[in-house]
Amino acid sequence: MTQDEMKRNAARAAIAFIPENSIVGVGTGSTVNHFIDALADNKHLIKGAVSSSEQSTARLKALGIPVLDLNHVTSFNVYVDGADEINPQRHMIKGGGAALTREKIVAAVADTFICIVDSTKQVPVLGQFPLPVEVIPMAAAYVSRELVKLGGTPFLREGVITDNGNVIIDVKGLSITDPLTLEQNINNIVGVVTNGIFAHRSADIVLVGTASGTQTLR
Ligand SMILES: O=C(CO)[C@H](O)[C@H](O)COP(=O)(O)O
Repeated sequence: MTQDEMKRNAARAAIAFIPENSIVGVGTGSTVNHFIDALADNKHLIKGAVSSSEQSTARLKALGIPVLDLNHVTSFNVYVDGADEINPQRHMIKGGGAALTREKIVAAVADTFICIVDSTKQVPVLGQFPLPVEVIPMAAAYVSRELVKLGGTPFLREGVITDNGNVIIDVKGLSITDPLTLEQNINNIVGVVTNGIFAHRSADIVLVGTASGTQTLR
């Protein structure tokens, strides 16, 4: 089975967790694209979606799924998103697709975060995947110097501007043994919008696509 088939199986398994007549939060990325396709086959289940990126909004709309403004939604049950890495505590690194800030916002409003991944995303300790940090452009050099003080090696993601008009700094070389503290410490640097550690808002349910089927972890 290919990695993409494992992603698709995890994405399709998420449909069983969508309550009828609900609003669903939708993440960003190739795994989520499979979820959006599955949602399009199950439109009768939902009133609409709240989206975490222009990319997902375009795909949702193209498939006839109404996209609602988060400011007009006070609460909703389920947020479905992928991850770049996930550890056994269900903390994640996200932001490979540069959508981390809107993802964190939509995830904060949702009751339940369902993470859909293929098994290659499971790690014992976060940090092999470079940690994305969304930064106000004029602060990029300052934030990079501060990230070096935290033990990382920062690289500006060339040619990428986020949906919010900011830049992404990818940080290599961090062994993230205390995700809760590092998430907070990086977010405390002036000029950082947010970083891709999702520890304060971890996943509630993880659907892992493996070669032998989809596992559910809680
Ligand atoms: O955080 C994300 C986007 O900002 C994605 O969830 C993450 O990059 C995983 O992507 P994919 O499903 O394509 O492997």
